[in-house]
Amino acid sequence: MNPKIVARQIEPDERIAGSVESSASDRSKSAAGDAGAGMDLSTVGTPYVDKPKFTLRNVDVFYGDKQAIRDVSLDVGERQVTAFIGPSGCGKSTFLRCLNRMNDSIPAARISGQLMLDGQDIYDPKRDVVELRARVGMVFQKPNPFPKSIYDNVAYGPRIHGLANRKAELDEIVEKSLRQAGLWNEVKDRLDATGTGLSGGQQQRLCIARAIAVSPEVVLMDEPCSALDPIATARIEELISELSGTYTIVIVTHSMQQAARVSHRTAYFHLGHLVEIGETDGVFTSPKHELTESYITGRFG
Ligand SMILES: Nc1ncnc2c1ncn2[C@@H]1O[C@H](COP(=O)(O)OP(=O)(O)OP(=O)(O)O)[C@@H](O)[C@H]1O
Repeated sequence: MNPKIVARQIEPDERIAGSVESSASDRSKSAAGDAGAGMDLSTVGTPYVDKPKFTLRNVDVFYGDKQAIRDVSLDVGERQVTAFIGPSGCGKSTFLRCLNRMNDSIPAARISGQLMLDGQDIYDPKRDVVELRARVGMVFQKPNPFPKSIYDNVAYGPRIHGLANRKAELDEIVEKSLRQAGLWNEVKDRLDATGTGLSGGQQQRLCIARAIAVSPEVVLMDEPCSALDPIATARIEELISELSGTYTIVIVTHSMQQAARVSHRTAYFHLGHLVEIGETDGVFTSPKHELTESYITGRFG
């Protein structure tokens, strides 16, 4: 994490800059493609770490005939925040979804390579996918609370996984999760109110509380702030930093400022290749690959 960047407050116009970035990304898709054409896209940097939570080797992902991820190898460090960045369509979300088998629900998706969580094969046919997703939770781009009460949103996972024997235990899990998600003080007097009635930022924190209520080891976040205003974004970023001591976090983001503020390591993807990975500070201050430099200096979306 870059302390200089972390210490900086979010500027009021940053969200606007972010949305310009997103809309510009569509216009510059071909520019990004052209940028990679004919270049060596093999990985530079430090893909492996001393204490990996995930060890991912030679991963390919296809949607039908189309290859979205090309021979990607990296480790995700335990209790670190790893950011995936890169131009639109480069495969960040596809790769993230491999980590808890969310791509299983896409019939055309085919994954090969070695994907291990704590040394065990994520894609072992004998693996219980429900148990995997309890260990590797996910927070999506758009806050998606269930149309239930705030309490029931958080209690849902612990109930189905049988984590509480008594109501008092469930109450405790709900309170602890809402506290960890920084939402308890705002909702403690209205736990019976519907989760969908909260503000966007509160809904996203509720989704984070729901994800952590089952005591996952990993939380995957796919652009968790893209639907939020700058203040709600700042709250989520603070939360990510707080949670990183307890959980392994992998975040896909279009905001390079966000990656720089919240992550320990950053992986830059381009046209399905992992082009560069390393300590966030190094990737942003002295990128090793020309494409990384072009991307972080805004030469394409
Ligand atoms: N369900 C799907 N079926 C077919 N192709 C898909 C599917 N999901 C993604 N793709 C394709 O795979 C490639 C990688 O997409 P992916 O969404 O992973 O990229 P991304 O880097 O997360 O993009 P963005 O930043 O725009 O969200 C793209 O070409 C996309 O069109």
